[in-house]
Amino acid sequence: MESGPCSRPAEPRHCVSGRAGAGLAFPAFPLSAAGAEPGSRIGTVAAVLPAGGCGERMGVRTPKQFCRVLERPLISYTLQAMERVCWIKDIVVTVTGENMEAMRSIIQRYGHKRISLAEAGATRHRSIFNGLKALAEDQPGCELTRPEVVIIHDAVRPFVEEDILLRVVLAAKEHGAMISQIWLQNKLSSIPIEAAGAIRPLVSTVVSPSADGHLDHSLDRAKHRASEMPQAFHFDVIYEAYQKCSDFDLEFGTECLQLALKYCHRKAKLVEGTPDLWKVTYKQDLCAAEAMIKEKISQEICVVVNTKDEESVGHLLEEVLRNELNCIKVTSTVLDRTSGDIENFIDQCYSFICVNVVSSESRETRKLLSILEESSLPLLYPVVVVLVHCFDFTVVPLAQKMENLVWIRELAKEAKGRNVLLSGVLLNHSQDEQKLQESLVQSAAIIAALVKERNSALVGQLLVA
Ligand SMILES: Nc1ccn([C@@H]2O[C@H](COP(=O)(O)OP(=O)(O)OP(=O)(O)O)[C@@H](O)[C@H]2O)c(=O)n1
Ligand SMILES: O=C(CO)[C@H](O)[C@H](O)COP(=O)(O)O
Repeated sequence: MESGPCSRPAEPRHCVSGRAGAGLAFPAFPLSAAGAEPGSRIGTVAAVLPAGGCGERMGVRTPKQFCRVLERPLISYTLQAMERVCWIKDIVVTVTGENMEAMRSIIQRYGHKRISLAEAGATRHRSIFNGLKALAEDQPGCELTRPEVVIIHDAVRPFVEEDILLRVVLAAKEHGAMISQIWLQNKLSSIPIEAAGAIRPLVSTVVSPSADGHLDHSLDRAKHRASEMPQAFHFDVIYEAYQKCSDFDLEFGTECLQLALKYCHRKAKLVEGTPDLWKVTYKQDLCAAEAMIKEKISQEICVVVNTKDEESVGHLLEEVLRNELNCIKVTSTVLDRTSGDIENFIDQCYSFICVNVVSSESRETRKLLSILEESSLPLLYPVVVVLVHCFDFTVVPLAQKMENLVWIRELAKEAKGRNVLLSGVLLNHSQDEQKLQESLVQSAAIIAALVKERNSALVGQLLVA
């Protein structure tokens, strides 16, 4: 077992719930959503992420957790989602020996924090067991703390949110605490709950085939649920269950909650999960994951204008963008030669529209590009930058303007290497009110497509609105 090296934070400013890695438990936040008493505290929480599979059902050579989604390995998204949750102290990822080096370089490149690596096993259960052993403090040289609660989450479920993690942890913890108290008083003869897992309604009906391939019986869909991840357990309970379980369980079992029930008599609380908890399994799931990530990072665009003039075409474009793209949040800033300081508002926005109103120089855009280069945004997701040039098509011929702007290709090529997708839009700043309006609306449509698609084939292109 080893600690992952870290050189820079993946998302230093975006810790969801407080001090990163504090390890102390509980945040003063959505406890009410989870139905817990305010101020409730639990001990340390750790997570085990099995990532030692070969992804047979995906049918590609690369194990699916290392497949690239928007140029970044899938597992990096899951790690990002877990490490954003500040009250998870340690994250143990189990990886096969042959992928250990690749995993280490992913941790290094994307600056993942609080990650330790353990050797995966031949089956998912064996991998999880190895992760738990790494946390149990009974391994020589182990530097991890034995947690009170452990979350188990598949490395190939990248969209896990803090809310569901909190709900399963609290369900395992709160029910465990409450019921074992009653248990101690000998007032309860039922099974204590110290485990919880996310569930979803079944999409298809489950049928049981007979040996000759005919329908034997079907299950009542309304009475059954799909078991998803994350799941949470009192560490001692699940560790004991894994220590007691049979080789058959380790080889063929698929349900950790079942192990807690069978070997430790802990009945899991089932918690309704969100639809995005599904497990990336088949090739098309990678496309679905990519579409979901694109949608997530296209919720906001920032319009950067190089004039303070409120009447300028830049501000008109901003207005049209607001009206036409009403599902996208539009923020704006002014970037001029003296006070062009945009570091302050670069935060979680991955799309920038740079409107060149006063000249066709690229000074401001170059400044924006260098600020982006220094930030961690393009490391995590491709950032779209659209350079809008405003001029009257009847005064300057299009061909001439395009020739003048040929430098955008070189600039875009450089930026592409840093995961910034730069393209240009030519806006007809016509004196004719109607023509101007048409070009503004067309520009908004092109910008929306560039932002939503993040299509690298359009990098360096000049598009005419
Ligand atoms: N020996 C194994 C097998 C699976 N897993 C992990 O368990 C999670 C869920 O398993 P699954 O979706 O079945 O992954 P694979 O076994 O890789 O896929 P397949 O069954 O298609 O081969 C994945 O993160 C996978 O990497 C693991 O850690 N060790
Ligand atoms: O379904 C599950 C819920 O318990 C597990 O997440 C797990 O993914 C099942 O593993 P496998 O696909 O390898 O059988």
